[in-house]
Amino acid sequence: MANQDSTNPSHALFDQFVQAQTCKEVQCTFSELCHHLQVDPRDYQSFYTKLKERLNYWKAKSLWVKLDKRAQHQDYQQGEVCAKNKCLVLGAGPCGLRTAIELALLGAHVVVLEKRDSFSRNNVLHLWPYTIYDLRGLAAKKFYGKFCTGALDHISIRQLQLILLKVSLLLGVEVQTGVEFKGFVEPSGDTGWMAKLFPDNHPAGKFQFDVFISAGGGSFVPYGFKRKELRGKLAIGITCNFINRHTAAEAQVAEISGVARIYNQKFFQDLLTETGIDLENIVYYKDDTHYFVMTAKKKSLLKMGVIKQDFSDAGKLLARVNVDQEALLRYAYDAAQFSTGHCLPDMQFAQNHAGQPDVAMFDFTCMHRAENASLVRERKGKKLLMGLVGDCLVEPFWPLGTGIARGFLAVFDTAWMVRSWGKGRPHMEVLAERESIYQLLSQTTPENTSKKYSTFSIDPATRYQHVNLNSVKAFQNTLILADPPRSRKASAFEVLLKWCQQHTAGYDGVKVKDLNQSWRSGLALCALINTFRPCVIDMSSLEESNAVYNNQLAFNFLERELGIPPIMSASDMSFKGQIDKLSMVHYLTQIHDAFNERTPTKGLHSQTFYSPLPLQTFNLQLHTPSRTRVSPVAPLSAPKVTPDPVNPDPELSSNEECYFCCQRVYVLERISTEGKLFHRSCFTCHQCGTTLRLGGYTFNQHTGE
Ligand SMILES: NC(=O)C1=CN([C@@H]2O[C@H](COP(=O)(O)OP(=O)(O)OC[C@H]3O[C@@H](n4cnc5c(N)ncnc54)[C@H](OP(=O)(O)O)[C@@H]3O)[C@@H](O)[C@H]2O)C=CC1
Repeated sequence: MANQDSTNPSHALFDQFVQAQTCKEVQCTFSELCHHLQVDPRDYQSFYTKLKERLNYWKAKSLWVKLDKRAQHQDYQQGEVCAKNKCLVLGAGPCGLRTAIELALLGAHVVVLEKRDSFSRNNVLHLWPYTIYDLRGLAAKKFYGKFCTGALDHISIRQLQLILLKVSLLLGVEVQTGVEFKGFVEPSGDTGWMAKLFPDNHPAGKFQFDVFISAGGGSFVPYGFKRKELRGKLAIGITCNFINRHTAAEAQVAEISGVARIYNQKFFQDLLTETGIDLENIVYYKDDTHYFVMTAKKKSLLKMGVIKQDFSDAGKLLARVNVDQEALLRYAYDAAQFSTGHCLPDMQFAQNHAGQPDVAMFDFTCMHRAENASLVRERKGKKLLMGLVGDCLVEPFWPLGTGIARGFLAVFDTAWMVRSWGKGRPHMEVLAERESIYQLLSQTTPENTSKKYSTFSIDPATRYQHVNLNSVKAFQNTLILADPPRSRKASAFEVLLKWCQQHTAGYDGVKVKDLNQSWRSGLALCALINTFRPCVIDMSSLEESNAVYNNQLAFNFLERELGIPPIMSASDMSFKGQIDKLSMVHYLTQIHDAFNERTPTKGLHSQTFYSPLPLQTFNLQLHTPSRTRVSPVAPLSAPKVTPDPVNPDPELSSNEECYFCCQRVYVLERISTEGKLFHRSCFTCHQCGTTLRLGGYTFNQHTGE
């Protein structure tokens, strides 16, 4: 609402802008304010200065003081350092908007694209002390008076988005909502990199950029980036929001900043006895809404009828059709009631963006993190720097409350990368430095980051206690997607598929149509081996129905002879619902590389000469132990080895054992930390047995626990 005391229309508009409580309202009041003051936000380089000059209002002045202080930081070099850069940021979630602010302070032309046209997320984010300090420095309190008052250390996602949207707009960022990014338009002629959008006639489609930052959330990862799956014990998260009427009675109810079963067994036992609800942990924050996030045990969800039927596959288990929505509402309601001592009066669910009670159930069993935080694409001599921030870089486990703090750390690291890019540092160095810093992210905690919040800046050295900017060397582990050779238009996947088809054609029962499901019976793998090593496997003795045997036979040969460890067990390969395509691509790429420079020798293919394929255009680097290449001088017809598929060579797995259970650990099911490998399911707390997350444990060097 307009401040009634403001008689000057621009002051009233400014007040409306500051107080606006929806995305649309912010955008409308901002555009009216600009119109009234005759300042053009498209003139991004001088917009902020002109706005300041023309809005002579005491309330605005305290805001300018804050923003000026930030903008004057030496890292931004008066907004000169990226003055020539054009940045497209995907996603106006908290991380996308926070990134846009930093890039604008560096002087870049910044456009943000967001497919939603409203900010409707009630869920509440835990803030580490540095994020509170950071947001105060961006005048969060001016836009949202209740920001972290007293001991509060959280904020709803939508309030955070509103604050960051307002700051972005004031700094000259163009925020386009209701528009979806669909991919890239590659440079041609005079034009540079552009975006394919929906709606396709959206004016932002004309924006040419040299930096692309994806902050599109957990489900959006742009072309070229690969994600690692971190699979753990089943972990089912439930979030729910109730209306906060801000009454005295509600104010009395204590928050629960995080209680895990191990620390309060009685609480969880009483909850179970009284309600039948069995939880691992629960968090309760009183914010715009009463927000709860909890991890529930499958058994109790089944018993209470929330999950209708038991499935071992988490996707099927939590599929919409398998969840009784009414029972889920009851479950969440009862858990919230009990954990607040039945003291929250008249609890009513808040509504989500679809106008439904805001309760949701999520699977945290399998979480993702990107293998690389950055890459460079180059087409027609035009380079595009790409970076990931927020959930599309690392998906957080919500009950731990690390999401936004690590999200903002990655935002600053990304801004530092763009700064180096703007300064014209060689792009390999820029990428290597970004990847070096990325290695620290999952280990960061409030304790091991610097406490000197006032000195925090985009410079990593001000935030991380021990940072080695050169741990990844410029020639290592950095992604450059260059122009494919002119004659080859096919993608790396297509090239690999074609190679596999070429070298498995003509075998009975083998038809390679794709890079995952066609490999299930093991026959295609055996055929591939037979093409390059004809005497190793007796193809006529294999049967399609004997998939475990076939797969184990192939796995053993590939590991023993070529040093390529299997990515999963033979039985998973044979029976698992879906074979993960990226993992299979990784596996087949290694086989391709190992057979590199070999001539296939099977009669049928004897005329086919292998030439190295441009798989390097899609740099597939998973962290696997180094493997041996087929030696160019190795005899083509090796003596016939018939590995025993049931008892693979024990020597092979010596360095691939789980530190805890000493059983073989396959690439797909493993995690590594402290220089050791573990099954995801074995990585549990020594005291209470709950599954641990990377970065969420302490390791005793002496006892090894
Ligand atoms: N507790 C919770 O409920 C949630 C918490 N978070 C937390 O918030 C923090 C910040 O998350 P952040 O990384 O910023 O991600 P967010 O999910 O908050 O924001 C990403 C935004 O980008 C939009 N988007 C996705 N794809 C496209 C596309 N192709 N074109 C245009 N827009 C697109 C998404 O829309 P859409 O969502 O419709 O795909 C979403 O609005 C993290 O800590 C995260 O864990 C984030 C989400 C929920």
